[in-house]
Amino acid sequence: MTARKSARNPEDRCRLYLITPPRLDDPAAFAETLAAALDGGDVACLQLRLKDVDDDTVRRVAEVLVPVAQARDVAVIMNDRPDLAVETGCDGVHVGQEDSPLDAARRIVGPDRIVGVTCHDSRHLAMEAGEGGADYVAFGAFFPTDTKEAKTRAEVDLLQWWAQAMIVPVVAIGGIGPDNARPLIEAGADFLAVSAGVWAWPDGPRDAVTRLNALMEEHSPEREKV
Ligand SMILES: Cc1ncc(COP(=O)(O)OP(=O)(O)O)c(N)n1
Ligand SMILES: Cc1ncsc1CCOP(=O)(O)O
Ligand SMILES: [Mg+2]
Repeated sequence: MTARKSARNPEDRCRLYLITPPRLDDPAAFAETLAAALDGGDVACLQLRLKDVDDDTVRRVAEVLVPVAQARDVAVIMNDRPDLAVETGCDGVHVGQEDSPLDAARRIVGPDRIVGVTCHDSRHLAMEAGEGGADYVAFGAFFPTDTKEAKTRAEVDLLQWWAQAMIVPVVAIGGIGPDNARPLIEAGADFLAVSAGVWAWPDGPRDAVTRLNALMEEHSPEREKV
């Protein structure tokens, strides 16, 4: 994921933004699952999204997973915690509307790390985040999900509107998997953020990554020209 695109590159195709499961009881075992998934195709970044765990647990998981991702040129984004993003060598942080505000997160992680912001289904929040220097805005949830009690449902036309009018990259999130990703790619999402749709895919995470990449490739601007 490139930080602060100065203009939308028409040759950029949609890319995959993986999110970890919210609990990882055996990080070493998950590191193998992750490596297999990342070897299934292009992945732009991995978000460490651990919920209801203490900071030392986050540190231990990061110690195991960050090298696996970064060795494959996959950027690592820490969820919620700009301080831990810096401490654990992550490439950026994702903050929600109830987390650290964007300007505080930016001060902590500095100008060179990525800062992404949850914007639910709100044009207003997204424009505020874009103007405030976010590296991407995230809309969702696009589909029902058991991973989080999502506050809002976002519609495809929101994605389309943003992608056509704005420069800041847009992430679509919520219940996305190989079976329903197509309309979001067609609408112009720069990234699809996926958790259960990869980790719980019946044919395994590697297959899910391969299938999502095939869909993204099918709809890449380069491919559409020929
Ligand atoms: C890429 C991306 N988009 C949205 C979220 C949700 O963030 P938030 O609203 O802060 O909720 P939690 O994930 O912290 O439960 C996200 N994590 N990543
Ligand atoms: C973190 C988050 N924010 C909105 S929906 C969601 C869950 C994403 O996980 P999944 O891809 O399993 O729906
Ligand atoms: Mg959050």
